[in-house]
Amino acid sequence: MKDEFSFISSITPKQIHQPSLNVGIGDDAAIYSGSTQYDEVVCVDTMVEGVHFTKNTLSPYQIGKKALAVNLSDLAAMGAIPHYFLVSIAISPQWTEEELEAVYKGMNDLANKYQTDLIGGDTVSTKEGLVITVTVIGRVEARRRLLRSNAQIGDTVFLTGYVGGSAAGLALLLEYGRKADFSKEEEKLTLAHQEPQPQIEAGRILAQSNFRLSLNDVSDGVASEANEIAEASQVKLTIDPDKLPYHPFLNNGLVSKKLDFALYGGEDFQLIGTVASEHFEALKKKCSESDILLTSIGEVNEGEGSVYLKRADEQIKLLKKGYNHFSK
Ligand SMILES: Nc1ncnc2c1ncn2[C@@H]1O[C@H](COP(=O)(O)OP(=O)(O)O)[C@@H](O)[C@H]1O
Ligand SMILES: Cc1ncc(C[n+]2csc(CCOP(=O)(O)OP(=O)(O)O)c2C)c(N)n1
Ligand SMILES: [Mg+2]
Ligand SMILES: [Mg+2]
Ligand SMILES: [Mg+2]
Repeated sequence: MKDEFSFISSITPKQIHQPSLNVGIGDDAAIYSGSTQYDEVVCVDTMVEGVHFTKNTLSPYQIGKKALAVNLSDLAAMGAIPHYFLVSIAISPQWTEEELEAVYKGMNDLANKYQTDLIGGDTVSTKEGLVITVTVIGRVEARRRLLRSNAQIGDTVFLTGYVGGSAAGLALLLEYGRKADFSKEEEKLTLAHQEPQPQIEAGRILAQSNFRLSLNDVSDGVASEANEIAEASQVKLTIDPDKLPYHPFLNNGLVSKKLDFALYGGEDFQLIGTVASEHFEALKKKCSESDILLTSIGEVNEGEGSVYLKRADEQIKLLKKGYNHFSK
């Protein structure tokens, strides 16, 4: 990296999508206009080299794309439409300008898909590794809240899409590296890990349904996210393992691990939530009209913030285990 200022000018977008932006990159802070019909939604997530990725698991392009995707996923879990994002990047000498260009290309490609504008950030140096922090800003119809605390007794627990694929892909990448000669099926799994698709469209369908919904995105694994809903709503979630929508390429040697991958692997970035049982079929139909799979995986019962896995003749308590930064 030659110079911080020429780097910033090289990543400044040439074109802006959002008309509500007044001041973008170039001043002390960005300015955009809000709207009374919407609530503003904002969140931030960080990706750290060695923790969230290595040069062997993600390409520079995929690092950028995923850093934005995981944040869009949190907006999706609130039913929000993304508008803006800011990027803080700490760069070590091991990273070339060419690689950093690819990181921004990955972010920009996903940003363009959702008409989301880069409006600011920060660039610093670090001694080792790459750290990317993305903040996203979006909006959702005023007072439309898809909170983790909205689950009620009698609800159906649902998931969008497939789960378990990302953890299986990560296992392959950690063992063989991203340049290995993977089969077509293995490639689907590695891509599930490397290029997760934020469920913005599903979040929007859910937000516009007008049903009471609880919602969370699957970053740390189904067990952990289900526990977050159960705790926030002070209810018991019962999950049927036979109903989990496993990634279709979890075959062969991976079959025996698929339950573990889905429950504790994480990074599928699908949405898990609950809705009154009588509304589930209508929601599923609405989703299927947009080619989004919605699967019922269990039910909400009376209880105090816990999750159980349903077996033939017993229920097993699902601990909030999964990815946890400070317990290994
Ligand atoms: N260091 C921090 N300072 C303030 N708030 C934080 C911090 N870390 C996490 N949070 C907040 O705690 C909540 C849960 O965070 P997290 O588990 O990272 O959510 P998610 O899995 O959806 O990304 C969020 O509201 C987040 O903004
Ligand atoms: C090299 C490597 N090792 C391990 C993992 C697994 N991993 C790292 S972070 C994480 C969970 C998601 O990250 P977190 O920062 O907890 O996201 P949040 O819940 O805040 O959205 C997982 C499964 C990985 N992605 N890459
Ligand atoms: Mg987070
Ligand atoms: Mg989240
Ligand atoms: Mg997150």
